[in-house]
Amino acid sequence: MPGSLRVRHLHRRPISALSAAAPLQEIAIAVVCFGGRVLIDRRRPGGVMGGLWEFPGGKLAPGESAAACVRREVAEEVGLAVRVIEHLATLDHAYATFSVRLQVFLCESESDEAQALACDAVAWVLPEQLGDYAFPEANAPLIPLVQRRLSCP
Ligand SMILES: Nc1nc2c([nH]c(=O)n2[C@H]2C[C@H](O)[C@@H](COP(=O)(O)OP(=O)(O)OP(=O)(O)O)O2)c(=O)[nH]1
Ligand SMILES: [Mg+2]
Repeated sequence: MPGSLRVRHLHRRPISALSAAAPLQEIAIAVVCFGGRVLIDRRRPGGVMGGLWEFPGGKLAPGESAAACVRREVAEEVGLAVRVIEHLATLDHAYATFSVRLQVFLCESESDEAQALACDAVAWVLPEQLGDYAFPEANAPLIPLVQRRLSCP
């Protein structure tokens, strides 16, 4: 019967085809430096990846450049005006139900007065301390990259 054939066909779809169809989120994040320390923030509990530490940032608005997005997100989430120094990396990562492309920017702040405006907590940490915090999976390659970049100015 044609109906049951269609159902069987759906069940046979390989897992890889399902993940390929997962939505891709374009994200810009900031490694904000001040006085030799780096700013991280903790995501609010309950939401996506709640309780994990991250670099401030978020989704690109339609038509927005990644550099403009990162400045806007840092201002909204932690209340800092930052200067973008350079593009550090592009990281692609597939989570179970969606994928992210993280555009990572090295930024500098003229102040350490970060506030937890749209997050649970903020912390200024030494680059060598980054490994002590639980970050989202996508960030794994980024931690050594930031440590190398910041110890060799
Ligand atoms: N900000 C940030 N997001 C990260 C990092 N690593 C990582 O996998 N992500 C993921 C978590 C989210 O799925 C996505 C970022 O989205 P977000 O939740 O920060 O988005 P947003 O600030 O625009 O917030 P909203 O308006 O959607 O509430 O990227 C990171 O270091 N920083
Ligand atoms: Mg965000």
